[in-house]
Amino acid sequence: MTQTATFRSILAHEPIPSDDQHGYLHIQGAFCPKQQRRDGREQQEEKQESYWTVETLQTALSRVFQHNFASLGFPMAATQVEVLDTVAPFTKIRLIYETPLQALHVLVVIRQRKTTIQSLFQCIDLDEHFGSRPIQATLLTQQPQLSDTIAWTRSSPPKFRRLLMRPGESETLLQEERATTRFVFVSNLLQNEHDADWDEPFWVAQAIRSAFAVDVEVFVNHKSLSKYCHLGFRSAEEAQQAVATYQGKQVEWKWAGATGTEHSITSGMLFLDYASITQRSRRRLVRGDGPGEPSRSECTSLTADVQIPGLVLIPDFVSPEEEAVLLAVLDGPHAPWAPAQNTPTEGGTVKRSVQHCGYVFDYRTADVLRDRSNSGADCPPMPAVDRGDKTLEEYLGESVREGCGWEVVAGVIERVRRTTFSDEDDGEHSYKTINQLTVNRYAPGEGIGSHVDTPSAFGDGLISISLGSGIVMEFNCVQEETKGLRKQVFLPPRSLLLMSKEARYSWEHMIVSRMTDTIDGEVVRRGTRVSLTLRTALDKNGSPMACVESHSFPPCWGNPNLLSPLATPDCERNHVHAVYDAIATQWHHTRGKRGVLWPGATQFLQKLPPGSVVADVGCGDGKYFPAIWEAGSYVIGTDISLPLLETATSAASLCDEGVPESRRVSEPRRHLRNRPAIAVADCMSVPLRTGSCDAAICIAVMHHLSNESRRRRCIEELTEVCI
Ligand SMILES: O=C(O)CCC(=O)C(=O)O
Ligand SMILES: [Fe+2]
Repeated sequence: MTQTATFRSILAHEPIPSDDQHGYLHIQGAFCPKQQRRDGREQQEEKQESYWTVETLQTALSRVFQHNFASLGFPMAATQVEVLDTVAPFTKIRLIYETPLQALHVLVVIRQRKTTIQSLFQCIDLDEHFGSRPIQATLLTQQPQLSDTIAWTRSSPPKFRRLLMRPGESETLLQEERATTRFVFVSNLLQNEHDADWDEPFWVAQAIRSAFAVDVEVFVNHKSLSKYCHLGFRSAEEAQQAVATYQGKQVEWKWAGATGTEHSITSGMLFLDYASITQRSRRRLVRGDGPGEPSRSECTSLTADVQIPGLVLIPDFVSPEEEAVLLAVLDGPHAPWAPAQNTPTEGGTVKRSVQHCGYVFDYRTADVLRDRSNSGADCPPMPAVDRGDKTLEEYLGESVREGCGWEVVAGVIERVRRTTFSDEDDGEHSYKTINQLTVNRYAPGEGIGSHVDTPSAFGDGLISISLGSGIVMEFNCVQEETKGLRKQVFLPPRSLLLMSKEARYSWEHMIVSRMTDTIDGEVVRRGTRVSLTLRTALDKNGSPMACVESHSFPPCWGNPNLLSPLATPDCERNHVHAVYDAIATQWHHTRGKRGVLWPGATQFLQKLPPGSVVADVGCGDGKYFPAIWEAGSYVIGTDISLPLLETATSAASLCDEGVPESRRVSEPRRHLRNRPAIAVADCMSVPLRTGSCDAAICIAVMHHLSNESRRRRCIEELTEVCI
C-alpha cells in the first residue's frame, strides 16, 4: 500500500448535516460499469459514452441499500443513499442510517466481507461488469463543523509533519498558524505495538475522542495504528490545551467494541506536535488553484512559446509508417505490458500500462532496479540494431516494409542516440548512453502524476516519443524563485520531446488524467497514446549503467512470462553449471564418494514406506542413491550436469571402493543400484509426470538458484511430481 493510499482510511473528512443522531457511512470505489480491454484488464467506461448517470446509479444503489440483502449480509436498510460525485466513475457515495450503530454494522460487514461493487450490483441482477476491488467504507464523524476538504501529502522532514489545510486559507494565515495550528500530530499511541485489540481505525478514533474529551477529528491510517495519528481540534486554542495537557503523559484508551464490550489499553508516552505545511500545498496556494480561482491556463502547441530552457520538441520524428509498425508491436495483442506497479504519486497503482526494457523502473521506490537478476528487476534487454552494411535509415525502411516491429523499435532508439540537439546557450548535445526504455500507454482519461524523474536514477536528457494520440503535457516549476509557474505543451503524435537541464531538473512534468485537452482554444478528445520514454539509467556513482541489449527479436519477453524463471540466467550458467561440469570427476572423488550425508535427509528417506519412488532432483553424482536404496526405495535422479551424472553411472560409483562401510548398500538391496534411472534435466522443469513419485529430495541445489522466482519454481516442481 502506498503512502497516499493509506490515507484512504481517514475518518471524518466530509462535512455532514449537523441535525441529528443519524449514522453516516461513506463508501468509495468506482461505481460505474467497466469494459474488458483487449488485454483482459478492466477499463472504466468513458464518461461521455456511458449510459450510466448519477440517476441510474442512484436508482441501482437505492435498490441495493434500501433492502436488507441477506446475501450481502447487510443487516439494515439505509434511510438515504446519496451520490456525492457528479461525474463518472462516481467514487463517493454517502449512506445514511437511522443510528450510528447501524452505520457501524454495515461498515463492519463491508470491511469483513470485502464486499465488491460487482457483488453489490449482482444481487439486483445488474448485468454489467463492475470492478472486483473491495469497497472502501468509512464512518463519518458527528462533528460537522470541524471538517473541510483536507489535503494530505507525504511526509517531509521532520519526519512526521504533515499538512492539513483548508481551501481558501491564505499562506500567511497558515504560516502564522504553523506554530499552533488546530491540527496536531500524536505519536507513541501504544505502549505495546502489538496490542491485538487495537486493530480497527474506528475503535482508535472512538478511544481517542473519549480520552481527549473534546470534539476532535481523528485521522488514522491502517498501517500506523500502533504508532501515530493526526487530530483536528475545533480551534488552535483547544489544540494548544491538548498539547499542554498530554505531552509526555500516558493515557488510558477506552472503547466499546462491536458487541458492546468495554476495552482499555494504556498508551505509550505521548508526543504531540503541530502539523505543518508541505511544499505541495504551498505551491497550490501560490498558483491559486483553489475554489473560485482562475482556471488553468490554456495550452500552447509550440514549445518556442513556452520557453523552458532545455525543452525541445521535434515534430515528425518518426514517420507515419514507422508509427504504425511501432504501435502494432508495442500495443498489439502480444505487447508485454508489465504487471501494475505501485506508485506513491498517483494514489496506489500506475493506472496506465507500462513496459520497461533495459532496466525496470520501480515506481514504489522511484528508483531503477540495477541488479537485473533480482526478482522483479528482470525485463527485456534494449532492442539493438543489427544492420550489416545497411545505413540506419535503410535498415529502418526495410524493417518497416517487412513489418519487423522490434527492428523498428531498435532503429528508432538508434536514431535518437544519433540525434544532435542544439541549444542556444549550451551548444550541441546528443544522448548516446540511452540504456532504458519505458513504454507508457495512456487510455483516454489516464495520465501521469507531477514528477521530476529521479535525478539519481536517470541522467540528463529525458526523451519522450508520442505515438497514436497527441496529448498535453504540463510543466510545473519547482525552482525557488519561480515556484508554482505552470506551462502546458501539446505533444503531437510522432513528435519527440527532449527534457534536458532546467526542463529536466527544475520543472516537474505531468499528464493530467482527463478525456479531453484544450489545444489553442479548441477542445480535443484524447485517443490512446503510447509513448516511448528513453533515458540513461545511472549507477550509484552517477555513471551510466551498462546498456543491456539484444538484437534477437522479440526480446525474451513472451508475456506473461516476462519475469519467466525458466530462462537460465548467465550467472548460473557461468558460475554454477560450467563449474560443476568442469570439476565433476574431482567432485565425485573428494565429496560424493566419501558419502557424507545430511542426517535429516537420511532420516526422511528411512521413514518412507519400502518400495517408494523417490525423485532426487539435482542428484549430482548420486551421493544419496545408496541411502535411498538401502531404505528399500527406488530413485530417479536428475541433474543439469551431464559430467556429474556420468560419475553416477560410472563403474566407480557402483562399487563400494572407498565408500565407508556404513554407506554401502547391503547385499539384499544390491540389485536396485545396478541401473540407476537418471536424466539430464533442469530443476525448473523436471521431466517426471505429475504425481509419479512418492517423495522428492533436492539437496544442496536451492542456493545455486539465483533469484526467488527460480527457487519458488523449483519447489513447485518438486511438489508437483509428488502430488
Ligand atoms: O509519457 C510520457 O511522455 C512521459 C512519461 C514520463 O514522464 C515517465 O515515465 O517518467
Ligand atoms: Fe517523467
